[in-house]
Amino acid sequence: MPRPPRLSPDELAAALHGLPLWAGNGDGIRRTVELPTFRDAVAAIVAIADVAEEMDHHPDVDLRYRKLHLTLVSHSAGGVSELDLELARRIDALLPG
Ligand SMILES: C[C@H](O)[C@H](O)[C@H]1CNC2=NC(N)=NC(=O)C2=N1
Repeated sequence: MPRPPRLSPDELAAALHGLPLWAGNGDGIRRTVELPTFRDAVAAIVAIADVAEEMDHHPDVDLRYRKLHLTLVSHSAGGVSELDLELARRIDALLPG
């Protein structure tokens, strides 16, 4: 299946209104979340991995103790695409608000 193209700056700004926990620009969209324990944070990464594998679209993940930093970018599109927005929505459904 063809992968969607990168969003224009205006499209991205509009989309971020619907994703208030995410911020970003053409380089990627980012969310940080703090989990109760280190193990909870690792479990969150595993749950995100299941979604990423199902979508064949993978986040950049940086875990610092209980703080999980996620960056979504479509490497093949050279920017943020509809796939990143979909992955962000699915990650939000998994994580505490
Ligand atoms: C072959 C495979 O579909 C590609 O390598 C996929 C895998 N996951 C990916 N994830 C992300 N975030 N960007 C990509 O360009 C990408 N490419």
